[in-house]
Amino acid sequence: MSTQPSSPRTTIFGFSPLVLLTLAYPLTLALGSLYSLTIPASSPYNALTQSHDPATAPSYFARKDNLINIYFVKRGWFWFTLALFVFQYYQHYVHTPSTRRLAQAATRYAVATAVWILITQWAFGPAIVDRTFAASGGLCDLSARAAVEEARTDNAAVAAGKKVEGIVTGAGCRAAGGAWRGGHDISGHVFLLILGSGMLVLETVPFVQRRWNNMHIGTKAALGTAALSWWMLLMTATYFHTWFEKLTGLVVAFTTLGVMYILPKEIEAVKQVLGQPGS
Ligand SMILES: CCCCCCCCCCCCCCCC(=O)SCCNC(=O)CCNC(=O)[C@H](O)C(C)(C)COP(=O)(O)O
Ligand SMILES: Nc1ncnc2c1ncn2[C@@H]1O[C@H](COP(=O)(O)O)[C@@H](OP(=O)(O)O)[C@H]1O
Repeated sequence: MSTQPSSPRTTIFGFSPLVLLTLAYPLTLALGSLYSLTIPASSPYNALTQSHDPATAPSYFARKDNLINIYFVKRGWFWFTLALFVFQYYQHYVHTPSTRRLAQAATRYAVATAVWILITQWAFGPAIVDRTFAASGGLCDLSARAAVEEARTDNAAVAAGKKVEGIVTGAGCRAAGGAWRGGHDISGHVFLLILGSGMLVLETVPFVQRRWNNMHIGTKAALGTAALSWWMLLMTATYFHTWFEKLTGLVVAFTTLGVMYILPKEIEAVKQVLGQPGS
Protein backbone atom coordinates (compact mmCIF):
# COMPACT_ATOMS: atom_id res chain seq x y z
CA MET A 1 0.00 0.00 0.00
CA SER A 2 1.29 3.45 -0.91
CA THR A 3 2.22 5.70 1.99
CA GLN A 4 2.19 8.85 -0.12
CA PRO A 5 -0.69 11.29 0.26
CA SER A 6 -2.98 11.27 -2.75
CA SER A 7 -2.82 14.48 -4.77
CA PRO A 8 -5.78 16.47 -6.04
CA ARG A 9 -6.79 15.19 -9.49
CA THR A 10 -5.22 17.38 -12.17
CA THR A 11 -7.56 18.43 -14.98
CA ILE A 12 -7.40 21.00 -17.77
CA PHE A 13 -10.86 22.20 -18.92
CA GLY A 14 -12.23 19.08 -17.23
CA PHE A 15 -9.95 16.65 -19.08
CA SER A 16 -6.96 14.82 -17.62
CA PRO A 17 -3.58 15.67 -19.24
CA LEU A 18 -3.38 12.06 -20.45
CA VAL A 19 -6.66 12.37 -22.33
CA LEU A 20 -5.65 15.75 -23.79
CA LEU A 21 -2.31 14.40 -25.01
CA THR A 22 -4.01 11.32 -26.44
CA LEU A 23 -6.12 13.69 -28.54
CA ALA A 24 -3.52 16.39 -29.23
CA TYR A 25 -0.84 14.24 -30.85
CA PRO A 26 -3.03 12.44 -33.42
CA LEU A 27 -4.68 15.81 -34.16
CA THR A 28 -1.25 17.37 -34.74
CA LEU A 29 -0.32 14.58 -37.15
CA ALA A 30 -3.67 14.88 -38.93
CA LEU A 31 -3.34 18.68 -39.16
CA GLY A 32 0.15 18.40 -40.69
CA SER A 33 -0.95 15.72 -43.14
CA LEU A 34 -3.97 17.83 -44.17
CA TYR A 35 -1.87 20.96 -44.59
CA SER A 36 0.59 18.98 -46.74
CA LEU A 37 -2.21 18.59 -49.30
CA THR A 38 -1.90 22.32 -50.03
CA ILE A 39 1.80 22.04 -51.01
CA PRO A 40 2.03 22.97 -54.72
CA ALA A 41 3.05 20.37 -57.31
CA SER A 42 6.09 22.54 -58.04
CA SER A 43 7.55 21.21 -54.74
CA PRO A 44 7.37 17.47 -55.41
CA TYR A 45 7.79 14.94 -52.58
CA ASN A 46 10.49 12.32 -53.04
CA ALA A 47 9.47 9.08 -51.28
CA LEU A 48 13.03 7.79 -51.46
CA THR A 49 14.51 10.69 -49.46
CA GLN A 50 11.22 11.03 -47.52
CA SER A 51 11.34 14.76 -48.17
CA HIS A 52 10.93 17.53 -50.72
CA ASP A 53 13.85 18.42 -52.96
CA PRO A 54 15.76 21.13 -51.02
CA ALA A 55 15.92 23.25 -54.19
CA THR A 56 12.11 23.53 -54.31
CA ALA A 57 11.32 22.95 -50.63
CA PRO A 58 7.98 24.58 -49.73
CA SER A 59 9.35 25.96 -46.45
CA TYR A 60 12.56 26.30 -44.46
CA PHE A 61 11.19 23.61 -42.15
CA ALA A 62 10.76 21.25 -45.10
CA ARG A 63 14.53 21.05 -45.40
CA LYS A 64 16.36 18.31 -43.49
CA ASP A 65 19.20 20.76 -42.82
CA ASN A 66 17.02 23.23 -40.93
CA LEU A 67 18.90 24.30 -37.83
CA ILE A 68 16.27 23.15 -35.35
CA ASN A 69 16.34 19.68 -36.88
CA ILE A 70 20.12 19.51 -36.75
CA TYR A 71 20.70 20.97 -33.29
CA PHE A 72 17.47 20.06 -31.49
CA VAL A 73 15.74 16.97 -32.91
CA LYS A 74 18.83 15.08 -34.02
CA ARG A 75 20.20 15.53 -30.50
CA GLY A 76 16.73 15.24 -29.01
CA TRP A 77 17.39 12.80 -26.20
CA PHE A 78 20.12 15.02 -24.86
CA TRP A 79 17.73 18.01 -24.68
CA PHE A 80 14.89 15.98 -23.13
CA THR A 81 17.32 14.61 -20.56
CA LEU A 82 18.60 18.07 -19.73
CA ALA A 83 15.09 19.54 -19.46
CA LEU A 84 13.95 16.69 -17.19
CA PHE A 85 17.05 17.03 -15.07
CA VAL A 86 16.63 20.79 -14.61
CA PHE A 87 12.93 20.28 -13.77
CA GLN A 88 13.65 17.54 -11.22
CA TYR A 89 16.47 19.56 -9.71
CA TYR A 90 14.16 22.49 -8.95
CA GLN A 91 11.34 20.19 -7.90
CA HIS A 92 13.54 18.35 -5.46
CA TYR A 93 15.66 21.13 -4.03
CA VAL A 94 13.31 24.08 -4.21
CA HIS A 95 9.84 22.70 -3.55
CA THR A 96 9.16 19.10 -2.63
CA PRO A 97 12.23 17.25 -1.39
CA SER A 98 11.61 13.51 -1.48
CA THR A 99 14.25 10.92 -2.26
CA ARG A 100 11.58 8.35 -3.04
CA ARG A 101 9.85 10.59 -5.60
CA LEU A 102 13.20 11.45 -7.18
CA ALA A 103 14.12 7.74 -7.44
CA GLN A 104 10.77 7.00 -9.09
CA ALA A 105 11.24 9.89 -11.56
CA ALA A 106 14.73 8.58 -12.37
CA THR A 107 13.28 5.09 -12.94
CA ARG A 108 10.65 6.50 -15.33
CA TYR A 109 13.43 8.30 -17.17
CA ALA A 110 15.50 5.08 -17.31
CA VAL A 111 12.54 3.16 -18.79
CA ALA A 112 12.01 5.84 -21.46
CA THR A 113 15.73 5.94 -22.25
CA ALA A 114 15.91 2.15 -22.59
CA VAL A 115 12.96 2.18 -25.00
CA TRP A 116 14.45 5.09 -26.98
CA ILE A 117 17.74 3.18 -27.33
CA LEU A 118 16.01 -0.06 -28.38
CA ILE A 119 13.76 1.66 -30.91
CA THR A 120 16.17 4.12 -32.54
CA GLN A 121 19.77 3.26 -31.66
CA TRP A 122 20.59 -0.34 -30.83
CA ALA A 123 18.58 -3.45 -29.99
CA PHE A 124 21.27 -6.08 -29.41
CA GLY A 125 22.25 -5.34 -33.01
CA PRO A 126 20.27 -3.09 -35.37
CA ALA A 127 17.66 -0.86 -33.71
CA ILE A 128 13.99 -1.87 -33.87
CA VAL A 129 13.25 0.73 -36.60
CA ASP A 130 15.97 -0.87 -38.74
CA ARG A 131 14.83 -4.42 -37.97
CA THR A 132 11.23 -3.50 -38.84
CA PHE A 133 12.37 -1.89 -42.07
CA ALA A 134 14.35 -4.98 -43.13
CA ALA A 135 11.62 -7.40 -41.98
CA SER A 136 9.04 -5.55 -44.11
CA GLY A 137 11.11 -6.04 -47.27
CA GLY A 138 13.50 -3.10 -47.07
CA LEU A 139 17.11 -3.23 -48.14
CA CYS A 140 20.07 -1.01 -48.81
CA ASP A 141 20.14 -0.18 -52.50
CA LEU A 142 23.63 0.77 -53.57
CA SER A 143 22.76 1.00 -57.26
CA ALA A 144 23.52 4.73 -57.51
CA ARG A 145 26.97 4.15 -56.09
CA ALA A 146 27.31 0.98 -58.14
CA ALA A 147 26.57 2.92 -61.33
CA VAL A 148 29.42 5.29 -60.53
CA GLU A 149 31.70 2.34 -59.81
CA GLU A 150 30.62 0.59 -62.98
CA ALA A 151 31.61 3.66 -64.97
CA ARG A 152 34.90 3.82 -63.10
CA THR A 153 35.83 0.11 -63.24
CA ASP A 154 33.90 -0.76 -66.40
CA ASN A 155 32.86 -3.93 -64.60
CA ALA A 156 29.11 -4.29 -64.23
CA ALA A 157 29.36 -7.63 -62.39
CA VAL A 158 31.54 -6.19 -59.63
CA ALA A 159 29.34 -3.08 -59.34
CA ALA A 160 26.09 -5.08 -59.21
CA GLY A 161 27.54 -7.21 -56.44
CA LYS A 162 27.63 -4.08 -54.28
CA LYS A 163 23.88 -3.60 -54.32
CA VAL A 164 22.86 -4.98 -50.95
CA GLU A 165 25.93 -6.34 -49.15
CA GLY A 166 24.63 -7.12 -45.61
CA ILE A 167 24.07 -3.47 -44.57
CA VAL A 168 21.46 -3.67 -41.83
CA THR A 169 20.92 -0.11 -40.62
CA GLY A 170 19.58 3.05 -42.25
CA ALA A 171 22.56 5.01 -40.97
CA GLY A 172 25.01 2.40 -42.31
CA CYS A 173 23.26 2.46 -45.67
CA ARG A 174 23.37 6.25 -45.97
CA ALA A 175 27.03 6.27 -44.89
CA ALA A 176 27.74 3.77 -47.69
CA GLY A 177 26.11 6.12 -50.19
CA GLY A 178 23.06 3.90 -50.67
CA ALA A 179 19.30 4.34 -50.38
CA TRP A 180 17.40 2.51 -47.63
CA ARG A 181 14.35 1.54 -49.67
CA GLY A 182 11.41 -0.81 -49.94
CA GLY A 183 10.42 -1.35 -46.31
CA HIS A 184 8.24 0.29 -43.70
CA ASP A 185 10.15 3.09 -41.97
CA ILE A 186 8.62 3.87 -38.56
CA SER A 187 9.12 7.63 -38.17
CA GLY A 188 11.92 8.08 -35.65
CA HIS A 189 11.15 11.80 -35.44
CA VAL A 190 7.49 11.22 -34.59
CA PHE A 191 8.42 8.60 -32.00
CA LEU A 192 11.15 10.72 -30.39
CA LEU A 193 9.22 13.99 -30.34
CA ILE A 194 6.03 12.47 -28.92
CA LEU A 195 7.81 10.39 -26.29
CA GLY A 196 10.06 13.27 -25.18
CA SER A 197 7.45 16.02 -25.12
CA GLY A 198 4.75 13.73 -23.69
CA MET A 199 7.08 12.83 -20.86
CA LEU A 200 7.91 16.49 -20.17
CA VAL A 201 4.24 17.50 -20.15
CA LEU A 202 3.07 14.61 -17.97
CA GLU A 203 5.91 15.14 -15.50
CA THR A 204 5.23 18.86 -15.12
CA VAL A 205 1.47 19.34 -15.48
CA PRO A 206 0.52 18.40 -11.89
CA PHE A 207 2.87 21.12 -10.65
CA VAL A 208 2.03 23.67 -13.33
CA GLN A 209 -1.57 23.80 -12.15
CA ARG A 210 -0.66 24.22 -8.53
CA ARG A 211 1.86 26.99 -9.27
CA TRP A 212 0.56 28.54 -12.49
CA ASN A 213 1.61 32.07 -11.47
CA ASN A 214 4.83 31.00 -9.86
CA MET A 215 6.44 28.37 -12.09
CA HIS A 216 10.12 27.76 -11.43
CA ILE A 217 12.68 27.90 -14.22
CA GLY A 218 12.78 24.09 -14.37
CA THR A 219 9.10 23.90 -15.26
CA LYS A 220 9.48 26.68 -17.82
CA ALA A 221 12.47 24.91 -19.40
CA ALA A 222 10.52 21.64 -19.61
CA LEU A 223 7.42 23.25 -21.13
CA GLY A 224 9.53 25.31 -23.55
CA THR A 225 11.27 22.13 -24.73
CA ALA A 226 7.89 20.41 -25.11
CA ALA A 227 6.54 23.38 -27.13
CA LEU A 228 9.52 23.31 -29.52
CA SER A 229 9.04 19.54 -29.89
CA TRP A 230 5.38 20.06 -30.72
CA TRP A 231 6.31 22.55 -33.45
CA MET A 232 8.84 20.12 -34.96
CA LEU A 233 6.28 17.32 -34.77
CA LEU A 234 3.89 19.49 -36.78
CA MET A 235 6.69 20.14 -39.31
CA THR A 236 7.45 16.42 -39.58
CA ALA A 237 3.76 15.71 -40.03
CA THR A 238 3.53 18.35 -42.76
CA TYR A 239 6.68 17.82 -44.77
CA PHE A 240 8.01 14.30 -44.16
CA HIS A 241 6.92 10.67 -44.28
CA THR A 242 3.74 8.85 -45.30
CA TRP A 243 0.74 8.90 -42.93
CA PHE A 244 1.31 5.22 -42.06
CA GLU A 245 4.95 5.84 -41.07
CA LYS A 246 3.79 8.68 -38.82
CA LEU A 247 1.03 6.51 -37.36
CA THR A 248 3.46 3.72 -36.38
CA GLY A 249 5.80 6.29 -34.77
CA LEU A 250 2.82 7.54 -32.75
CA VAL A 251 1.75 4.01 -31.71
CA VAL A 252 5.23 3.10 -30.43
CA ALA A 253 5.52 6.39 -28.49
CA PHE A 254 2.01 6.03 -27.01
CA THR A 255 2.72 2.45 -25.93
CA THR A 256 5.82 3.65 -24.06
CA LEU A 257 3.97 6.56 -22.44
CA GLY A 258 1.19 4.12 -21.48
CA VAL A 259 3.65 1.87 -19.67
CA MET A 260 5.14 4.87 -17.87
CA TYR A 261 2.01 6.77 -16.90
CA ILE A 262 -1.07 4.49 -17.17
CA LEU A 263 0.23 1.15 -15.92
CA PRO A 264 1.15 2.60 -12.50
CA LYS A 265 -2.47 3.71 -12.11
CA GLU A 266 -3.68 0.15 -12.72
CA ILE A 267 -1.04 -2.05 -11.07
CA GLU A 268 0.09 -1.29 -7.52
CA ALA A 269 3.42 -3.13 -7.90
CA VAL A 270 4.29 -1.00 -10.95
CA LYS A 271 3.20 2.11 -9.07
CA GLN A 272 5.64 1.30 -6.27
CA VAL A 273 8.50 1.25 -8.77
CA LEU A 274 7.56 3.98 -11.25
CA GLY A 275 5.39 6.19 -9.06
CA GLN A 276 3.23 8.91 -10.57
CA PRO A 277 4.18 12.54 -11.12
CA GLY A 278 2.48 14.76 -8.58
CA SER A 279 1.54 12.02 -6.14
C1 LIG B 1 14.92 12.37 -13.77
C2 LIG B 1 15.96 12.86 -14.68
C3 LIG B 1 17.28 12.18 -14.42
C4 LIG B 1 18.39 12.72 -15.32
C5 LIG B 1 19.68 12.21 -14.89
C6 LIG B 1 20.87 12.57 -15.79
C7 LIG B 1 21.13 14.06 -15.94
C8 LIG B 1 22.26 14.40 -16.88
C9 LIG B 1 22.25 15.85 -17.32
C10 LIG B 1 22.50 16.10 -18.80
C11 LIG B 1 23.37 15.13 -19.48
C12 LIG B 1 22.74 14.64 -20.76
C13 LIG B 1 23.16 13.24 -21.14
C14 LIG B 1 22.24 12.70 -22.19
C15 LIG B 1 22.83 11.54 -22.84
C16 LIG B 1 22.24 11.48 -24.20
O1 LIG B 1 21.11 11.22 -24.36
S1 LIG B 1 23.31 11.82 -25.43
C17 LIG B 1 22.51 11.30 -26.85
C18 LIG B 1 22.17 12.43 -27.72
N1 LIG B 1 21.70 11.86 -28.93
C19 LIG B 1 20.47 12.02 -29.31
O2 LIG B 1 19.69 12.63 -28.66
C20 LIG B 1 20.12 11.37 -30.63
C21 LIG B 1 18.67 11.64 -30.98
N2 LIG B 1 18.41 11.15 -32.30
C22 LIG B 1 17.63 10.10 -32.53
O3 LIG B 1 17.06 9.50 -31.64
C23 LIG B 1 17.49 9.74 -33.98
O4 LIG B 1 18.50 10.37 -34.67
C24 LIG B 1 16.11 10.20 -34.55
C25 LIG B 1 16.02 11.71 -34.48
C26 LIG B 1 14.97 9.57 -33.77
C27 LIG B 1 15.94 9.70 -35.99
O5 LIG B 1 17.08 9.80 -36.66
P1 LIG B 1 17.13 9.66 -38.29
O6 LIG B 1 18.58 9.79 -38.60
O7 LIG B 1 16.34 10.78 -38.83
O8 LIG B 1 16.54 8.35 -38.66
N1 LIG C 1 10.85 18.13 -38.75
C1 LIG C 1 11.85 17.72 -39.54
N2 LIG C 1 12.77 18.61 -39.98
C2 LIG C 1 13.75 18.21 -40.81
N3 LIG C 1 13.95 16.94 -41.21
C3 LIG C 1 13.06 16.01 -40.78
C4 LIG C 1 11.98 16.34 -39.93
N4 LIG C 1 11.26 15.22 -39.68
C5 LIG C 1 11.87 14.23 -40.34
N5 LIG C 1 12.96 14.69 -41.01
C6 LIG C 1 13.90 13.94 -41.84
O1 LIG C 1 13.20 12.89 -42.51
C7 LIG C 1 13.97 11.70 -42.50
C8 LIG C 1 13.18 10.60 -41.81
O2 LIG C 1 13.08 10.92 -40.44
P1 LIG C 1 12.63 9.92 -39.28
O3 LIG C 1 12.62 8.54 -39.83
O4 LIG C 1 13.60 10.13 -38.18
O5 LIG C 1 11.27 10.39 -38.88
C9 LIG C 1 15.27 12.01 -41.79
O6 LIG C 1 16.22 12.31 -42.77
P2 LIG C 1 17.76 11.92 -42.62
O7 LIG C 1 17.83 10.61 -41.90
O8 LIG C 1 18.22 11.89 -44.04
O9 LIG C 1 18.35 13.05 -41.83
C10 LIG C 1 14.92 13.24 -40.97
O10 LIG C 1 16.04 14.08 -40.72
